Order: sequence, then structure tokens, then C-alpha cells
Amino acid sequence: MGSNCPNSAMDNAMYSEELAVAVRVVHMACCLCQRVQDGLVGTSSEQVKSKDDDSPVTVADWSVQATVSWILAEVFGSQNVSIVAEEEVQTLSKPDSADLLEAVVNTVNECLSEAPKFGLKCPDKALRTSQVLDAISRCNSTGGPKGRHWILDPVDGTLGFVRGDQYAVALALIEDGKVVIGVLGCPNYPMKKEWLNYHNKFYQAMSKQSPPASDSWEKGCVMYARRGSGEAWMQPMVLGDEKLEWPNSARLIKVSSIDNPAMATFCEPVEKSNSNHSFTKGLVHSVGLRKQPLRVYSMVKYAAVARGDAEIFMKFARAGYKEKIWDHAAGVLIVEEAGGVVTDAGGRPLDFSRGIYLEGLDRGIIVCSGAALHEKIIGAVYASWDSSNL
Ligand SMILES: Nc1ncnc2c1ncn2[C@@H]1O[C@H](COP(=O)(O)OS(=O)(=O)O)[C@@H](OP(=O)(O)O)[C@H]1O
Ligand SMILES: [Mg+2]
Ligand SMILES: [Mg+2]
Ligand SMILES: [Mg+2]
Repeated sequence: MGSNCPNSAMDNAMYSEELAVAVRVVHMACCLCQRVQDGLVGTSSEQVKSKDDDSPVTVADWSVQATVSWILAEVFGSQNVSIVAEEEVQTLSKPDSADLLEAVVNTVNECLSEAPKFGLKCPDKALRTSQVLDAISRCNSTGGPKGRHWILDPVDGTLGFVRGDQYAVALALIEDGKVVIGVLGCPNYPMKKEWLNYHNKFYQAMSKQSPPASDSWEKGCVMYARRGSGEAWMQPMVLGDEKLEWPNSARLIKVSSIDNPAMATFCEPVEKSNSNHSFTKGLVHSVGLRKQPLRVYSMVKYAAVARGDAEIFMKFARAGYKEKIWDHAAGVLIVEEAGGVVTDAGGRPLDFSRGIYLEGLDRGIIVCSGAALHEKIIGAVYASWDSSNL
């Protein structure tokens, strides 16, 4: 997987600066999110808003989008950078959002002031409100089949984020419709799965051990991959107050080698409204999976498959829902380069070339550690679809 790119050597040289900047800015974003989440959990916060579709958005979502947008424009030149990202400024610009906007501006400036620790340039002076709003609203590209586009989900799994649980920062680069770089920051997904927080459900399902006593443990991680390299990497997340020297240490990650369904772990979205749990229950049963599903917020599900903590991730959204490219681009590339297989339920690769949606997606998304499990799942979808009422 992933090594079928004919120009891999050339591509490696071509994307090295983009990858280095993307990894660094995702580390910065992870620190930002961790600070906001620490301040959010347990408070009845005014810092969480509802969007038109009732989904949550927070200070962290806007602040990460502004920070990443500002850094990419600074390094590559704003006229050269096209960014497709989730958030808009409407809610933030409303008169009754003045406090929220102030919190975003402060959060962005605090984060950007730390850029030099990550080997990036910080602004000469703090950004003004209008500059922060510009940075957010500049991310209004719609991608497409030609040219380079950055794809950003500033906080994926915002629901998990506000609940003090798993979430991810996802940044990818597509060129001519193909994902060429993927970076996934997972601030609550420790380097070792045994260290998952004892209070979260993911931990309870995966581990029976106590979390480490030390507070300097590697609580979060950042994963990344470059198309065609056949390699995916993971670094410990850097805590904001630590002395840091780049390059950060990275270790190779690989998908699991388990291909026996009875031994395999399957993950899926937490919310029933985001994926049909009863349909996957039937599939899982017919394929012979025995373990309870791991319900995890966000693209941490891709991360879990990429580093071998789980073998399968499936998502079947309700009919009519169109998956967005920022919810998948980084995760798909990292899983593929780590040796896994990602397709729609018809067995076709996901198409990132057609704007902000994964147009033409056949029913759902199937992510597997290997071809054998993947074939079994696709076969089971075919066998059970007609009777599923989906
Ligand atoms: N109705 C519906 N159906 C399917 N998918 C939806 C739906 N609504 C939202 N979303 C998108 O799901 C993203 C979160 O997906 P997850 O797999 O993490 O789901 S869950 O939070 O674990 O339930 C979530 O990403 P974020 O908004 O970045 O959190 C959404 O883009
Ligand atoms: Mg998302
Ligand atoms: Mg999001
Ligand atoms: Mg959202």
C-alpha cells in the first residue's frame, strides 16, 4: 500500500518543507487545544457554540484554524496557499460573540508566540482581531482536481473535545486531487495505548492498567506520512512548557498483522447519528468479529488502525449525508502508508478531487489493517446491504 506511487523519490524531495511545517504547526495546535480543553472541562462554558446543524464549535476550533492559516501563509506566501477548512467566521463575528472573539484572539496570539520553540516564525507583534478573522476566513477554498490545497479540520471530534475525551487536529495536503501529506495530532491518545486515561471509555475498553504516575508521560501523539514513502511516523506530543529541541524524536508505526476476525478490534463513531451502529453490528457478527466495538470520537480511529491498536474502522453515515474531505484526508494517507487499506463500501478508493465532499462515496468507509480483513468486510456489506433498510 502507498508504495505504488511511481515518483516517490521525487515526491519525497518535493514535499519535505511542506511536511516539516505541517508537523510543527500541528504540534502547536495540539498544545493550544490541550490548554483550551483543560479550561473547558467541568465548566458550563460560554466558549462552546452551536452551529446551524447543531454541531458544537469552540474557541479551539477557530483558534487552530487561524493559527494554521497564519503560519502556512507566512511560510509559503498567502497568495500561494489554498486552504479548505471546516470553520467560518459568521458565528464569531456576531455582536453577542465579542467575548468569544476576544478569547480566540488571545488564544491565537498565545499559541503563535510559542512558534519559535517549534522552529517556526512568530508574528512581530500580536495579531489584531481583524487579522485573526482574516486568517480564519481565508480558508475558504473548495479544493478540486487541480493544484495544491491544504485540507484542515482544526478540531475533529469537537463533541469528544468538549466532553474531555478524544479528538484530533488534522492537516493534509492534496495535489491534483491526491493526498500527498497527512498529519494527525491526537493530544489525548498517548504514545502507548496502555496509558490511555483511566477515566475515558477508550481506555476502559483497551486497557486494564493504571496510568503512569509521572506527569511528564507522553500523553498525546502526532502522526504523519508522505504519499508513496511506505512509512508512517509518530512523535510524542510536546507539552507547551517543556524545553524543546527539533527535530522531535519519531518512531515508525505499522498496522496490525492480525487477520483473524476473531482476534480483531473494530472501531466506529461514538454517536449513533454519525454511523449506523446496528448495521455494523450485523456486519461484525457475520464476519466473525467477537470483541465489543471501540467507540471513539474523531480521526483517532484512523490513528488506532495506523499504529496497530485496532484492525478495523467502519463508518456508515445516514443516507444523504455527504462526508467532508477534512474528516478523512490525513487519516486515510497515514493508514495507507502504515500498510492498511481504505476504501468505500464498494471497494473503491476515496476521491479527494471533487471539492469539499467525498463525492461518489459508495455507502460507507471501510478502513482495515490488511487486505484479508478488508475483503471479508466488503463481502459482508454486499451480502447484507439489501436487507439493511439503509
Ligand atoms: N450526521 C452526520 N453523519 C455523519 N458524520 C457527521 C454527521 N454530522 C457530523 N459529522 C462529522 O463527523 C465528524 C465526527 O465523526 P466521528 O467519527 O468522530 O463521530 S463521533 O463524534 O465519534 O460520533 C464530525 O467532525 P467535527 O465537526 O470536526 O467534529 C463531523 O464532520
Ligand atoms: Mg471533523
Ligand atoms: Mg472539526
Ligand atoms: Mg465540526
